[in-house]
Amino acid sequence: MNVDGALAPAVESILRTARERTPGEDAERISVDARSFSDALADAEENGRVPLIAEVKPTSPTTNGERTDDPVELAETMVENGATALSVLTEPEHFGGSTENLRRIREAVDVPVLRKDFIVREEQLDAVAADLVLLIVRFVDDLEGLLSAAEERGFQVLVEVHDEEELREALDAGATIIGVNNRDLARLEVDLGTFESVAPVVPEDTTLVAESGITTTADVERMCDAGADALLVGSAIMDGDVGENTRRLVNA
Ligand SMILES: O=P(O)(O)OC[C@@H](O)[C@@H](O)c1c[nH]c2ccccc12
Repeated sequence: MNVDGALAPAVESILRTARERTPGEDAERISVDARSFSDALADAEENGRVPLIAEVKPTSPTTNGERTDDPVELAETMVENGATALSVLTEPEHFGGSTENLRRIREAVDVPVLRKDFIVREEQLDAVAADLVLLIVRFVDDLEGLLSAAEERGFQVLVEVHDEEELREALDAGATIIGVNNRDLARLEVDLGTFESVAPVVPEDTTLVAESGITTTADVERMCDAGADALLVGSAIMDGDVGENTRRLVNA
């Protein structure tokens, strides 16, 4: 874990909460029958669609206002318009998410669903079923341990990195699906060059996801040209007409 560099106050606050054991935390160990992410990607390729992970994110530390329409309807619209997979925020305080949203959405669609949250302890994994969970290298102390704990429960794991050093950590821990976050967690600023600088050193057999800051069809092309196997898009889809936004990116 890298401790250098300050984190944005919102991120600090989320982490503080994530590290505490909350009363009533589900003690029963979950076992999930995950929908295959790699099959979903192969399907997108076969159908000539951009492999898009569309994110249900009602708000965020960098968003003005909160989207209050039914997250299940938004999710269904994303899938109807060609999203390959979904990402659902479950962090309530700063992203307006909930595990209940995830549960309902996963029931309503048949594509793989990623649980987007700040998981730092094994117990958090048992909160709700998902097909994939996110682990952020910078925040996890024992990455190898948490990665296997997630895989033992049946989850596929998206391991998020921001630079080459974190990429090394992810690979050493056994990650096979890696996301490069274009947003830095200190200033919350986006630079698509982040993906472009890390992607060339990622081994060929890794599934590589470009995350954050992808807005235009030109951005999609740029990330695909740089080697992205999938693209994770939140704000640009959540802002305005979700169906139209998804369609535009899927057909880029
Ligand atoms: O809204 P954007 O810029 O399209 O970004 C989506 C996604 O990458 C972003 O929500 C994200 C990436 N990593 C995270 C970790 C926690 C919470 C959120 C995120």
